[in-house]
Amino acid sequence: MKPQDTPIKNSLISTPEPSESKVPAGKSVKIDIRDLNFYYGKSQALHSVTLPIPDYAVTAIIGPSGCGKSTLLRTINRIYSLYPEQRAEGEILIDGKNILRKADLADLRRRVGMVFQKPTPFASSIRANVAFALSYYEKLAKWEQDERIEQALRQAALWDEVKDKLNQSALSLSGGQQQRLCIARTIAVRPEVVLFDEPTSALDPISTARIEELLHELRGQFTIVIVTHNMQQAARVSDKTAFFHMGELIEFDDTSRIFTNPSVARTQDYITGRYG
Ligand SMILES: Nc1ncnc2c1ncn2[C@@H]1O[C@H](COP(=O)(O)OP(=O)(O)OP(=O)(O)O)[C@@H](O)[C@H]1O
Repeated sequence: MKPQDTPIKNSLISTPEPSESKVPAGKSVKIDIRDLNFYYGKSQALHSVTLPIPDYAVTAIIGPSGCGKSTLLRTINRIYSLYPEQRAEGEILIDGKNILRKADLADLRRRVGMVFQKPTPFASSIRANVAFALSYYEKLAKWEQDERIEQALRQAALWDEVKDKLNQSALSLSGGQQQRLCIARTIAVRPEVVLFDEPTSALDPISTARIEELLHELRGQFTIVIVTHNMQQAARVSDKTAFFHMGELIEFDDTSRIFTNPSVARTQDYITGRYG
């Protein structure tokens, strides 16, 4: 915490250090990020981040542009390993195992799915989009695959809209439907964690509302981490919120508290629109 992060409340109320931030009652820590530093070549993008992400809850990552939100998300499934000049130091324990040290990356990416900002369906049928992900990880009989496709499309609240046109091109769907298809594709392989990187920023308000409803429905089934620029969205969809600034975790707490009664002045300035 920096000197400018003096508590904004009286001294009887303690300012939580990020490392002692709480997990909601009854939830355990699914992803335990400890003292994480991240580098793009020589440039450091994350500084000593310690963040316990709870199981079966939605955790929002907020902060001004360039503060390291996407970088943090990219460490959790180690997508950054595709780029030799990028490296992470510290620990990210998923169910107690440090995935930065030793991990089967294909297995990790099945367990930790990711949905991107822009819907990115493959130029194939709706069915094939979901089937491709499934067959990459599992050998299923045709009937079983069909069942899993239906289940994933139902979970992604898309089934009713596509059940009669599964063989049509995914590119014939609207942007919002394409994003729900990408969510179906991600959850079809039964991940434990789903990372959402600004999943609605390319969508209209109605499609955005659908995705937000969907996040509510999925929260009990997966551990969800969402990066969003939209503070109203973070307030609506998440249980916990982490506020980042210049690569540092400034504050992590219950979402209701971050948006009504934050402990740190920089968080207050950001949520009240004083910068960002
Ligand atoms: N491929 C890269 N190479 C070098 N530096 C990068 C790269 N990607 C991101 N950075 C830098 O790392 C820092 C964090 O970037 P990041 O994309 O994680 O921020 P962000 O909070 O997600 O921003 P935004 O809200 O604008 O998407 C920034 O200073 C950015 O310039």
